[in-house]
Amino acid sequence: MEYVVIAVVVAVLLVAAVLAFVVPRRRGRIKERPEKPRPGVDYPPGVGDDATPAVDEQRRTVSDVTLPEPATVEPEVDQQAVDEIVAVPVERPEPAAGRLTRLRARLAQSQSTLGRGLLGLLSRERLDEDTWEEIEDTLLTADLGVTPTQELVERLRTRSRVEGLTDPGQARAVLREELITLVDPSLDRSLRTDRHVAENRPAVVLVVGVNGTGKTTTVGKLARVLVAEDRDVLLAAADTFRAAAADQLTTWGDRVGVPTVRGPEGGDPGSVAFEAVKAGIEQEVDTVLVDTAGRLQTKVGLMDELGKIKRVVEKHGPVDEVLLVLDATTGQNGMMQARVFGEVVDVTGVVLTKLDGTAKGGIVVAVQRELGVPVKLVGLGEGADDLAPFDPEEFVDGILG
Ligand SMILES: Nc1nc2c(ncn2[C@@H]2O[C@H](COP(=O)(O)OP(=O)(O)OP(=O)(O)O)[C@@H](O)[C@H]2O)c(=O)[nH]1
Repeated sequence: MEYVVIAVVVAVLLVAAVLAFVVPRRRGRIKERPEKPRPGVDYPPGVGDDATPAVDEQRRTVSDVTLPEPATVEPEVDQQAVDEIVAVPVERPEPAAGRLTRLRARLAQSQSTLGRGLLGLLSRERLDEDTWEEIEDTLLTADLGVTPTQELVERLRTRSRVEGLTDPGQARAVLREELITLVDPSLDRSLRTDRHVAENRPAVVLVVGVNGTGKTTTVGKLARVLVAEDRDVLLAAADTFRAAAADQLTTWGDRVGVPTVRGPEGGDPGSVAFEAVKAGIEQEVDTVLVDTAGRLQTKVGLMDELGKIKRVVEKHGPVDEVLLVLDATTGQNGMMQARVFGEVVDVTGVVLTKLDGTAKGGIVVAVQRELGVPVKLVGLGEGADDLAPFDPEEFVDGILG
């Protein structure tokens, strides 16, 4: 019996040893078997191939993916910038009345050669031919123009013969009177900017001129004059040649809370002007001010375009004012500009800018004669409120100091 038990144990041990040797080898053989080629990895996938990764491919579980740490730092807010956006401070411009009185010192400064020169000559003890010639030269140098100069000298000669001008006070009074007559106080210098109530449409002002005369600045300053009179104004940036011009105009408008209608750079300026007036009608504003691109009066194509802008705008109704902006420092060239612009767009008023930078105040008379239209506004500086309604008496007083 003992031998039987020993034999069974030996047999069991033998079977266990055989199993321990054979099974791992079989497992090893399974592992070594070459992997099935995978579409998209081992060869380009074809019809019927499974697009998903092989089932036995190792995958990342959700718990393996590292997620970003939740933000603990609050984004920084520039409170000052936010406040500025929320409440853009709207300026309260200076009223237009009496502006020329404030700006008279500028006129006196720039025109002193003319005023003092004339007074000095007229108060001489003897007004001989040489003196009259000097007076004539002084007036011509101030760009008064040949005919107005001859007229003025003739009248002064007559009055000197009749009244005698030896007293400086009297000479000043006579010169003042004659200059005012020459500048012509009878001309209607009012700006037609009132809304057409019966027709339910705004007044339209078109601002034209050659490059750099101060059109955009004038539109901006004029908007301020109107805002100071509690008018609702809308600006049209019909200068589509330069994006900077539209930006400049928008900035002027923003400062006094006036909106600006603008179009794409290089777009049709006529359609910008048309859309602006349309918006002005819809928004029931009082006045639409249209800024146009600077153009040389010699460029026929550009002058035709200006005529077209006016015609397009007039589909809404007649344009109330066409203001020609002239740079007073350009002298006689300004006269050429006045002539050609007048032919193309029927100028109704002149804005003479940069009078603070020239002694050639005589251009006021010359341009009025040339165009047959009055100077309505004068620019006397780069400041936002340095545009004044033109007043002949104030102007002459400024010249005479
Ligand atoms: N001193 C002085 N400078 C002025 C006056 N009016 C305008 N300017 C200056 O003239 C320059 C030209 O003015 P803008 O308004 O840009 O001229 P613009 O006619 O619109 O110019 P373009 O669009 O290029 O044709 C600017 O530097 C203005 O500040 C003025 O009355 N006096």
